[in-house]
Amino acid sequence: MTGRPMPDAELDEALALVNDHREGPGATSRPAAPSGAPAATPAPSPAPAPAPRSEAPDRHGHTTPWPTARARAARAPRPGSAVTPVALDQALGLTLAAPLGALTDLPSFDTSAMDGWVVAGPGPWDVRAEGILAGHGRPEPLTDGEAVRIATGARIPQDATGVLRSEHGRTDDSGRLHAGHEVVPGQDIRPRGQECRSGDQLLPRGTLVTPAVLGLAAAAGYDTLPTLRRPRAEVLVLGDELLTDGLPRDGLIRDALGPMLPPWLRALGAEVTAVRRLGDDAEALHKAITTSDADLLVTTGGTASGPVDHVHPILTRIGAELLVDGVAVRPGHPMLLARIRPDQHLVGLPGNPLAAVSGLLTLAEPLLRTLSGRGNQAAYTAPVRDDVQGHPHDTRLVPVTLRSEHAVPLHFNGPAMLRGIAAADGLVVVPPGGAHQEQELEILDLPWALMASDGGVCFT
Ligand SMILES: Nc1nc2c(c(=O)[nH]1)N[C@H]1C(S)=C(S)[C@@H](COP(=O)(O)OP(=O)(O)OC[C@H]3O[C@@H](n4cnc5c(N)ncnc54)[C@H](O)[C@@H]3O)O[C@H]1N2
Ligand code: MOO
Repeated sequence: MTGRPMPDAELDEALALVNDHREGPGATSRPAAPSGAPAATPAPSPAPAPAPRSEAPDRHGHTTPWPTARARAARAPRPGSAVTPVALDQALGLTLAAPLGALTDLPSFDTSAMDGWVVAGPGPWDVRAEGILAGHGRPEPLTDGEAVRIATGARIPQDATGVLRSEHGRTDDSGRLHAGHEVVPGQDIRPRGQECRSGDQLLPRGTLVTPAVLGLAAAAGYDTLPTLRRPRAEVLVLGDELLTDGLPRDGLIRDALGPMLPPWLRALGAEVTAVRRLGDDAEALHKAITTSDADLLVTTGGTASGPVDHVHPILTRIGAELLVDGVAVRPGHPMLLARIRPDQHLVGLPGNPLAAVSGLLTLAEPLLRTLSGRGNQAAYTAPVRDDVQGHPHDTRLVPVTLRSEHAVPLHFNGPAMLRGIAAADGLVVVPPGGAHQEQELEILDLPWALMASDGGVCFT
């Protein structure tokens, strides 16, 4: 989560704080307006809220608890092992396949930390005519009583005592240098190897390559980095009712998941090799699954038990092993995880768009994390600003914004809605039964802040 502050006026217009949402269980138990802000935008006038689906028996009667499902997804695949050396400018967002060892001492020579004079012995000093600049060869050694002009980053000559900063020294009429401050041995010298010695481990295997890692690797002498191949993901969008452009019409709706999932999967570390729109054609789905070489297949829709919900029957037909078949989480409880082959998995996302997000973060995120060779991300929490209504038995994932150190649930968090998540900083994990004001709850991050506008550079 980014924690970026949100101006009150914008919040009022763009975000509707949950106290009155209209689909599924409510998120807060009492009206809440941001302090000092205009009252929260009311949710659109509702049809009576449907009874929570909680009471409905699960289709299979064995949903997996949310934390168990995530843990199982993380354990499902073997961590990636294919190592590829990748040029530094191509390595952002990949994972280190081997520890990053220093190829040199850093700094690789004794270096001046300041502009001034490098001096030997006690002052005053005779100043050499020619100074020492950064990027030049080895300077002549100094003798006691000698000083030489030096630039930050330049090599320290042998037998130097320390560096006198320009603002602490003055030369007299005869050109001798006097110190306004004592120069103690080693003063303002960065000794060779101060940061690391050649061979020291700088970062462990499994580290995400961030801009800072690229900088460190370059400083330590790397032109390429040993990285793990990105896991390949393929998206199969199911549903005859989906349009790819224009306005919804004649009972058809726009496909919201085709545009949303590929960049999100990339943000989770995957290479998206294909997005296929298959309608509600069981044979097309069968063919797409059985001919794919992706590490992860992600289907959307067709997870429930309607007449054209083909995902379960096809998984049965191809002998896939269902590792998770329904999760005790709202929205998204029909999500599933199957092992097609030892090295190929399928995450079935429910068709309702926010339910699909829930499945993505519950199953695909931990699975891709393992495939990418990255370890568990430390969970973090934030206090909720208001009471949050829970589901009686299931975990709830609710879009939130971060405001004044608090997680504030957003309106429009129904399973079919994207309006809340599109304005959110993260999702708060509400335990069964709900949470009270100020209770610390786990936050699931959204990777937006770390994505380039072209969607190509993601490294969360
Ligand atoms: N008898 C039952 N019916 C349903 C149950 C249930 O337990 N018993 N669960 C409901 C829940 S919860 C969900 S979530 C959905 C899951 O349905 P499917 O995964 O089979 O998805 P579809 O039926 O294909 O679609 C559901 C809904 O989402 C819309 N959709 C689908 N794909 C997209 C897309 N790419 N972009 C935008 N919207 C999409 C679709 O039009 C439907 O409105 O099942 C409930 N039913
Ligand atoms: O709870 Mo579903 O999973 O409507 O979205």
